[in-house]
Amino acid sequence: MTAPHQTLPLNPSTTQDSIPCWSILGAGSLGSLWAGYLSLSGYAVQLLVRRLALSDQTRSITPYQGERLSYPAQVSDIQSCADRSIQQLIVATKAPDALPALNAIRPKLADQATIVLLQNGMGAQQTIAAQFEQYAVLAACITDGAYLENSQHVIHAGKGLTRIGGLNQKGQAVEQQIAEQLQKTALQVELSQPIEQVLWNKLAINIAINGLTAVHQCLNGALAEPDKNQQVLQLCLETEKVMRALGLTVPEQGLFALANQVIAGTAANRSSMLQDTQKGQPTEIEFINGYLLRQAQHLGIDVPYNAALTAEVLQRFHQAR
Ligand SMILES: NC(=O)C1=CN([C@@H]2O[C@H](COP(=O)(O)OP(=O)(O)OC[C@H]3O[C@@H](n4cnc5c(N)ncnc54)[C@H](OP(=O)(O)O)[C@@H]3O)[C@@H](O)[C@H]2O)C=CC1
Ligand SMILES: CC(C)(CO)C(=O)C(=O)O
Repeated sequence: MTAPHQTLPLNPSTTQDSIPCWSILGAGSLGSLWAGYLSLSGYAVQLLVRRLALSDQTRSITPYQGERLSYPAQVSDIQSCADRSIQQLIVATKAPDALPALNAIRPKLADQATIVLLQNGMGAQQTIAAQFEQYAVLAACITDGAYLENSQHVIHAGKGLTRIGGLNQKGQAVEQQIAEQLQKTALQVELSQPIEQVLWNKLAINIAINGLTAVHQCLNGALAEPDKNQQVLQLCLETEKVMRALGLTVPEQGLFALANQVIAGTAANRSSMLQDTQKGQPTEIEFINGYLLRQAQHLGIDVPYNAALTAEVLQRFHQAR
């Protein structure tokens, strides 16, 4: 049953002048989730989309275990956004789209702009931090689950944690202030440094689970079956080798034990990569197993399981592109 539709007013204690504005690039699941929560907490929110639809201005969210709420958000196409007007930008595209989307919006960034990256995986964040070094660049590692019921309504399906930290010096200079803004929303947000280690810990889990669920077209829980679990083990051993060679800390219980905990805890999940393949969308494989592979090649470490898995996902699901 659909809960009654309510509208929450902007926080009356904030004035038009003092409301920080957030621009969100990409109005998919996570972009809409953050737009909803930021907007309901009194921030001015601008959602930036590629193609504007008439229905776009009406937006709603079902908060985690809550009731459906409407939220005010201005939806604009990128072209109509004024040059140098964006002060605080959240990039909520998939990993392969993040750099092209940011390049398209570059002229719209204010000189002192802050950029917060929400992508899964690794690689996009590092490239962007290097190519946008004059801006404050931060990365977030997110364990919430959200999906769009339709283009205007987002469901917060799984309550998680957002760890955030600056990727470059300018990002680190503002990370506290950005985390405090986000902590005023219903999202659970923690400042975490070094953020690279946090991103790697999540990457390691995605390396173990996502690609395999795509090639086997199975739920996360099926990876506990002995034949598939052997593949999880090999992927984890290769990841540990690369992490150690990079001077990163491998979680104390070992990646295989950790991956099996996540597999058990998310047994009924369709991983994000399985969902991408089922929707016929490009996957984030190049930013997950593919990223590990590139790091390993650089270090001269052999990672045959990750190499084979990356090749199989690319060959089976990216061929038509
Ligand atoms: N959803 C979730 O629960 C979670 C997602 N993540 C990660 O967050 C990231 C975003 O995921 P998610 O929200 O699910 O993805 P979605 O596919 O739902 O949303 C991505 C959005 O980006 C938009 N987009 C792509 N390129 C551009 C562009 N050039 N300009 C403007 N918009 C653009 C797409 O627009 P269009 O419709 O026009 O294609 C789409 O609406 C991924 O890296 C994902 O792994 C992490 C944790 C949880
Ligand atoms: C942890 C996991 C594998 C949960 O499904 C995930 O992050 C994803 O699907 O991308």
